[in-house]
This record gives sequence, structure tokens and C-alpha cells, in this order.
Amino acid sequence: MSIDRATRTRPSAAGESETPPLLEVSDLRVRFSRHGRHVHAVNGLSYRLQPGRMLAIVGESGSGKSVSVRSLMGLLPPTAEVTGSVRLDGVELVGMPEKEIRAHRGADIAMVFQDPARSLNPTMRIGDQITEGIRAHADVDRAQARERAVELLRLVRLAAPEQRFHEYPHQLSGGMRQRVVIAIALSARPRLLIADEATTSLDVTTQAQIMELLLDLQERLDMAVILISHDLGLAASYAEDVIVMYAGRAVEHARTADLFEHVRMPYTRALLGAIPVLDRQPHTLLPVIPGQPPDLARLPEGCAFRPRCSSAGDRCAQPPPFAEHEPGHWWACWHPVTDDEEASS
Ligand SMILES: Nc1ncnc2c1ncn2[C@@H]1O[C@H](COP(=O)(O)OP(=O)(O)OP(=O)(O)O)[C@@H](O)[C@H]1O
Repeated sequence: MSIDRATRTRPSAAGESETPPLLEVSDLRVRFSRHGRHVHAVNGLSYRLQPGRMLAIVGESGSGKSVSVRSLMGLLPPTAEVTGSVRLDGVELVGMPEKEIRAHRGADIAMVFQDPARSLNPTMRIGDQITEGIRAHADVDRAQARERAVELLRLVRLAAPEQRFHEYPHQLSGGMRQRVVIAIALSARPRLLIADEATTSLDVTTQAQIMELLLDLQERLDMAVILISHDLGLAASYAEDVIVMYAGRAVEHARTADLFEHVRMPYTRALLGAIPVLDRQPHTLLPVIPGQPPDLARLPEGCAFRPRCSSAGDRCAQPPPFAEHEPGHWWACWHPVTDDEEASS
């Protein structure tokens, strides 16, 4: 698998703390309650993200990836009960009144979603949509906002930005629309950009172009990026650190190269195992693992992966601690994969 990205990055790794983190998530829990039924979507998620780094969060559908990042933005419905701590530059976001969190949303943290068509207003010219975003966060007149909007379109490498400024979303391709969405997300110069399956609806070539753009913006603007993806290849190619989520928890977290070369969590190995090494190319979707993820309204005691795990034993009835077992490499498992097992598998 391509690990270029992981091997040419700065030495900071999961859990290291030589610079203060931009984002510190501690024991984050999100519960949806309806008609007496409680869905435990996020169950004690903790991680740190340094400024200017790219972290991928991967896992099967329903593992809590989207809910966990939406909670950072205060973008969950009122049925969601959020506890724990999310600190952005030391400022606590959990429990912050909606009015204050709105000031952070867009300005400090921005988000790009899967479907660019749904993120844009089809009846508005793209230039107006970008200037609206700029003026929501900065005290600038129309001419200044327009100038900045064209600059942003140039920054996201949209060809002929002055001309595109006057066009409607339907006149643009899917990739161009996602560039516009990214331009809007960047309009307040956020320190953290969350890309939630932001390239999933695009063809493979356009996906790679948008990922290269995100990488370029991350480096040029020194912006941290959280990449939410089903695509292990994408995580391996672009992110410096990877968190694997299962049933609302982080089950493995490490530098990308470390994770892929010294996988420890049987769940991560199961995700990787069905993909022959030579086929581990970018854009490799998560394979199907036999069995079902647990019902989040009735989480099992102990390790949630136990019913599907070929390494499970009696001890797995107790919850395995999520701990830094090797420098910069965190996992939650009583029976981690060894390098010898991995080599012979
Ligand atoms: N508004 C809601 N009310 C009740 N349950 C919800 C709500 N939003 C999400 N959930 C539940 O939370 C769990 C986690 O969802 P989430 O969207 O975070 O998963 P995901 O890992 O991002 O998966 P996917 O890749 O399919 O989006 C799911 O079981 C989902 O059904």
C-alpha cells in the first residue's frame, strides 16, 4: 500500500504532545434518545490532533465517524446528548451555548460533505454563495468580498475563476462543485477542516485531484484536516495518522505507516485482511467482514468486536483498555496481532 504520505511527515505521532494540540477530544460520548430507546453512537472517543496535520478516521458504516465530528461542530439534532470534552485551542466546546458555538463553526472549524450538489444552493450563482460565506465572518464590503471570493476560487484551483464566479452550480462538474464547496469552507480561514466522505461521490481521477488539493491546502494554510472515509487506501495515501473506529470507539490509533505495517487490532487486520497486499491501492473500499456490527442500543459487555473476532477469548468479556501500548501506537485489545502473525498471514 502507498505510504508515501506517512513516511515524509513530521515526527509527531498519535498521543505525542510536544506542541499543544489544536483539538483535544476526551471521553466523547453521544447518545440519541427516542421513545425510551438509547442509541450509543459514540462511546468514549479520545484523541488529539496537532495543528496542520491530517488525521483519517476510518471504520465500517455506523461506527460513529460522522456523529463524532458533527458533535465538534454542534451539528447534531436535539435528540443527541453529548458528554465528555472537546477542546479547540483549549476552549471547551461541549456544553457551549448554540450562539457561541455558531461563532466557532465556519470560523475555526469548517466541514465539507459528501455531496457537493446538496451543499450548494442551485438557485444562486457560485460567486454570491462564496461572498455570502465571507461576509458572514468578516466585516468587508461587496467589492472586497468579491475579490476574496475570486482569490478563493483560485486557491482551490478552479480554472477561469472570474468566469465561474457568475455561473450556477449546475454549470459545473461534480469535481468543480466540490472545489467551490471547499472554497466556501475556507472563506473564514478555519484552523480545522473536516472532510466527511468528501470525495466519495466523485470518480477516481477527480477523487485524487480533490485529495491533492486538500493536501496542498493543508500544507499551504497550515490547516489541520480530519478525513472521514470508508476508503483505507485514501487514508493510507494522504493522512499522517489514522484512527480506526468500531461501535463508537477508537480501537486503534497510530501514525499511518505504523498502523498499516504493524497492525495490532484484529478488527483493523480484518479490514485489511480481505485485500491482497498488491491490491492495496488508493480507493480500496472497506471489505465486508463476516457478521454484523453490534446494535448500538444494546452494546455487549467487554470488547464490542468479540462476536466477530477469531482471536477472542474469555478475557474479552472485560472491556480492553484503549492505551498506548507502543510509542505512538494505541489500541484496545487483549489479544493484539503480533508482527510474526501478520507476516505469516
Ligand atoms: N439523528 C440520529 N438519531 C438516532 N441515531 C442516529 C442519528 N444519527 C446517527 N445515528 C446513529 O448513530 C450511529 C453512528 O452513525 P454515523 O453516521 O456516525 O456512522 P458512520 O460511521 O459515519 O457511518 P456512515 O459511514 O454510514 O455515515 C448509527 O447507528 C446511526 O444510526
